[in-house]
Amino acid sequence: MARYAPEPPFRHDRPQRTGVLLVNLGTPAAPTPEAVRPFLREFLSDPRVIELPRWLWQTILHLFILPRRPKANAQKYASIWLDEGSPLEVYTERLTHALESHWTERGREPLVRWAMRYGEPSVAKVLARMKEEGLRRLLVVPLYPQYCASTTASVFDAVAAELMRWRDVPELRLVRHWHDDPRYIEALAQTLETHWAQHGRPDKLILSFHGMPRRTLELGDPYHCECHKTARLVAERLRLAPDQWLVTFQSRFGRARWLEPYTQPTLERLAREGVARVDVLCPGFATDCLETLEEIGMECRTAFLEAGGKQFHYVPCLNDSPFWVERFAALLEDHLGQWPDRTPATDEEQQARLARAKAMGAKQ
Ligand SMILES: C=CC1=C(C)c2cc3[nH]c(cc4nc(cc5[nH]c(cc1n2)c(C)c5CCC(=O)O)C(CCC(=O)O)=C4C)c(C)c3C=C
Ligand SMILES: [Fe+2]
Ligand SMILES: [Fe+2]
Repeated sequence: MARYAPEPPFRHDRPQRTGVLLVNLGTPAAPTPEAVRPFLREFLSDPRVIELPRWLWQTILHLFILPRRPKANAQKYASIWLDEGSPLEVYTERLTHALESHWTERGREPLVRWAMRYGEPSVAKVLARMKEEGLRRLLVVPLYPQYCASTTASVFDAVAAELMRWRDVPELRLVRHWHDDPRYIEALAQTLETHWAQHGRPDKLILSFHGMPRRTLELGDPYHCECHKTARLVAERLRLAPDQWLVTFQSRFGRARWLEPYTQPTLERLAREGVARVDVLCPGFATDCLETLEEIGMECRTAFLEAGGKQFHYVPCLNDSPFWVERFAALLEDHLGQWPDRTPATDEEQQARLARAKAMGAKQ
């Protein structure tokens, strides 16, 4: 089997570009069981996501999960679907364009593209397109503020799997996380302060992060610690007293023990204890999606109110808010460092060598 993909060779006669690739989790193409099933199959077959022996998990997945979950899930997706598509995709695209415009207005010209780890547009396809555009230096930006093997490292896997097929690989850098970057903390604080200026303050602020199996913490994944650090820094910045805020973990999947406390049971307990108003922010999600809009904004809201709570405010993710885009661009510029956005075609000597090779009829 040929090691390299049957693609045109790298175009040394073109300007060479720096690329910024934003990668989000992925989402179904439509809110239907037919579209949700292949998305879930791909997502839940990633060994970074489910750490069970392959034969065992594939049996469970095909016998118990794929026959039922897509149908129930499609209804949930339908309840949050936007005219332009799935919120996760719509906000990821808007964030990408906002960054691109931000840089264009300042005379910079990196290629700014987005891809999905699961589903479309895939990392492989977007990278192949960027290669055609002259990609020479690549900044990979998994859209997860906190590092987690299931998310961040899985994006790394997808990028590496594609680059393994290239003869001529680009310079490469991965943005590992930004959980404690002052610009991210400030943007989160600002989103809360803006909400509170309009609606007053809650009795309790809940900072809800996506859950993970508890075992991954015991195995050394830094995710849990990074979530807590983000939350502590936000609380410090807002001068919140210890009893005014709480970290919880949402979106539990399966029967194993996950990171605790769980978001929904905590909200129900607070309501029973007489907490009248909660505000929930999900700092671990770069963009709004099913897990924030439906699970928090709808399911958790209902659970809190039914348990006796009086007011539930869901505070949206940073998405493409201008005050975040500006700070995120600066954060990414730190990672781009001295890389130029565009450099002239490869030097004459290299071009002469390629011309000689061609003249000798060498296959590239
Ligand atoms: C074992 C399963 C899962 C792990 C581990 C997991 C980690 C994890 N996920 C996100 C971010 C998102 N997850 C989303 C949806 C989603 N997540 C799981 C399962 C695990 N996630 C499932 C099965 C689903 C699909 C919906 C459902 O069936 O409940 C999404 C939203 C996608 C969308 O289309 O809107 C995001 C985003 C993180 C950050 C994370 C680990 C830190
Ligand atoms: Fe998830
Ligand atoms: Fe969920």
